[in-house]
Amino acid sequence: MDNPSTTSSTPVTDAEQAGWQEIEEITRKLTEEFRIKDQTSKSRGYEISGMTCVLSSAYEIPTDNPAVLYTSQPRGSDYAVEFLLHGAAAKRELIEYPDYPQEPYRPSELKERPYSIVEISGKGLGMVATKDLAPGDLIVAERPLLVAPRLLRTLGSVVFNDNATKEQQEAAKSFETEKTIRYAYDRMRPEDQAAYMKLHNAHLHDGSGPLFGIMRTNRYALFDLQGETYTGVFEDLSRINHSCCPNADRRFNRATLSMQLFAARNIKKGEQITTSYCDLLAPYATRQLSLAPYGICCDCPACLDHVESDKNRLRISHLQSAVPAIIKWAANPALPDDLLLRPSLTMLELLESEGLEATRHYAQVLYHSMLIYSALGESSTNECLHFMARWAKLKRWDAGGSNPAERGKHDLEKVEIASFARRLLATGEGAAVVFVTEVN
Ligand SMILES: C[S@@+](CC[C@H](N)C(=O)[O-])C[C@H]1O[C@@H](n2cnc3c(N)ncnc32)[C@H](O)[C@@H]1O
Repeated sequence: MDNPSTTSSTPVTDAEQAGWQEIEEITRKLTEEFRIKDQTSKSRGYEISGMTCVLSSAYEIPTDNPAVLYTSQPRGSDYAVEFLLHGAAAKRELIEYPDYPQEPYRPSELKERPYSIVEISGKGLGMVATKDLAPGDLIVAERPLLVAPRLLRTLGSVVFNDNATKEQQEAAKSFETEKTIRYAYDRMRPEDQAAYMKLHNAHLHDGSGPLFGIMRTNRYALFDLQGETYTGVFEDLSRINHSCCPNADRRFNRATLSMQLFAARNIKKGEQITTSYCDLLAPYATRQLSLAPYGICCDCPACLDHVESDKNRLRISHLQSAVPAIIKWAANPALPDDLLLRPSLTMLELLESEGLEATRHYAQVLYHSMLIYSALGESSTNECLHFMARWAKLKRWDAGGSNPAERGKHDLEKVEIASFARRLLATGEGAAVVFVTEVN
């Protein structure tokens, strides 16, 4: 393999030189592991060109812009995440995030770990609740073992010879991808490497190398950097099996670099905790296609009765914000009180019967219901507070998104909404009713 120091016009630093030596060592190890007899890529139908420098353990943002950059974040943490990033601008965007870095709730810091990882018949390992959980309860907040872009660039660009066969091209891409991940893997703590290698690999027979196979089987999309989606592989969260009616939902919190998993509905002690690997509102046939690479033939209630479920999910997928309609209805007391309430409660029932409490649509309908009851005034205070609390409990895990004041907060939250009570409007008594609820 060419050393970039001979092709690059800029001087090569000691760190870069050390980085390339490591990559050469990785190539040698992989060549042995993949049982490749001839070490030169040329004889395997391709060449590497356009090599860009890879930095080793330096924490500072480099001034140049390497194609692939490796870093452990947060700096100096004993619970750091290994990152494979596409370029220095991605690293800058990662570490300049407001309030970054903060400590996540570590699994051990949850007073009582509410789950265990056990064998699930026909599904390998899975996560099971060890106590009853209510909607909005935090199950785990975990940092990934490894983060990488969904569409990986390899360390150098692969250029195929004219006579390279399709098989050679696939093998070359796989080999170079494996090498690119291997560099990150070799930087991980030994216990994290062991945890990574223990994860399930659904790509043993499609030419993927072991590290990429495990990555493809176990990664979740986390966030975007420089317009690219980054994904993460987790020790515990990657053990959660899929369901098209999942009982848990996940949110990635950028400030703490942790994925928060919370109950989306009541989960009984001993029940399996599930999440979704695909678009839940897509029809059955599309979901099956997305799940095929995992080797999953889903047997959830929605897949077993997919004709009925497809109709329901299509209807749910058309749900839009009803807020403009609620405002118009509230301001016109001539319209019946139950005009919007009935459709809203019917939609809620439909979402629950489909097991779609983990979707944003469910939170949206809780919010609509809360607004409608608030507009119905004092006689509906209890209903309004009821929906408000349910909505707020699920929504609090959205914190860490766009509102810096909310980021990293998990404790007691206070929610207030001002009602525009339509009955008071009708009698000309004004509309100032404030509902307040506390969520813990
Ligand atoms: C991310 S892993 C989940 C944990 C995995 N069961 C294990 O043993 O580590 C994904 C793999 O779990 C299995 N799996 C997940 N959900 C499943 C389901 N609903 N039905 C059958 N197998 C499932 C498949 O083998 C899939 O490739």
